[in-house]
Amino acid sequence: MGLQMQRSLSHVSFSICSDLRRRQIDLLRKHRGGSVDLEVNEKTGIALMTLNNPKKKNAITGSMHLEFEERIEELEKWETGKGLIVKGCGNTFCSGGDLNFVRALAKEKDSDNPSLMSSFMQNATTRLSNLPLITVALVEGFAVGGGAELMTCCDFRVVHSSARIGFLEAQMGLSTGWGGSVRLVHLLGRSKALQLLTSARVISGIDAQKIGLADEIFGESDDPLEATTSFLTKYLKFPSEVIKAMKRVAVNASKSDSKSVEHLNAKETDIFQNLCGGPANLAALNRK
Ligand SMILES: CCCC(=O)SCCNC(=O)CCNC(=O)[C@H](O)C(C)(C)COP(=O)(O)OP(=O)(O)OC[C@H]1O[C@@H](n2cnc3c(N)ncnc32)[C@H](O)[C@@H]1OP(=O)(O)O
Repeated sequence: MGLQMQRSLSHVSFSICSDLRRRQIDLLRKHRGGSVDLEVNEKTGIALMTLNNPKKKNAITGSMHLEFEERIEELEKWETGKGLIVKGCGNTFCSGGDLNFVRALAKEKDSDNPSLMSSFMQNATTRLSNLPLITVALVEGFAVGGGAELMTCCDFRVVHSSARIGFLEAQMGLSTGWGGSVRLVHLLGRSKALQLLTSARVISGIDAQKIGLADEIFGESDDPLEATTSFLTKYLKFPSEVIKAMKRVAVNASKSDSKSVEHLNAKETDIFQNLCGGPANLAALNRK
């Protein structure tokens, strides 16, 4: 292909990308509420990301999608960092996508808004998975729907024994849309992943540990943040450049599957788009 032709093709693909990005941002910023907060501790090298929408059990609104990506961008640039804890505000992790937002997506029948939302969040969660930091989800209370998907994008999960974890998407007439199925199959294997995804069963922290979804359990008498920090600190004792290098090697190794994560995510988005606003989804939304 001539150089001139290559230049004009790359210009076309850049315009398509920037058009997609503009449409994603326009969609997400219309649905406001909550925040995603980041505290960085230079002394310990540990950052704390908090999903903050406690009145809705930390459901993720449109504007929180955008803030989630902004915080990840900050973390990608954090040269001296070593670790990240992702948690929810007020002793509960996250109840998934804000149902008011999901309802709005489902109602615009012929639009590609579900796909815009899903591909945005897949990209952001993949970037979180690939951060050159050791990442831990601190899970207490509820981690359901997209909340359960979010806990899978961390390297480890430290979970309260009585936490309630459930991939409720099927119950909502949906499939996963934030990369959760791909990551769950990698974590647990196809059979165990399918058991959770197709039953929408809600399991405790103890049961999550039995199937390999939780790496460490804490109980009523433990301070959740202290328990999680003490778990994470075991993996942060070497200099940050060494930890970042190890994480990069692990990320590259997990990309060496026959199909790239990007390709698998695109398939997941297509499936999500087909279900969102369909009969099963509308029936679930009408049930409250
Ligand atoms: C690709 C992403 C796909 C998705 O994530 S679809 C969304 C999947 N998530 C869900 O279906 C979870 C819906 N929520 C629930 O099942 C329950 O609220 C949950 C989390 C088990 C907690 O139960 P409870 O402790 O009994 O609390 P509750 O139901 O009274 O909730 C307290 C207030 O929070 C609200 N809330 C909870 N989850 C929400 C959500 N995802 N979106 C919007 N609002 C949500 C709930 O409506 C209630 O509000 P209010 O106090 O009645 O005004």
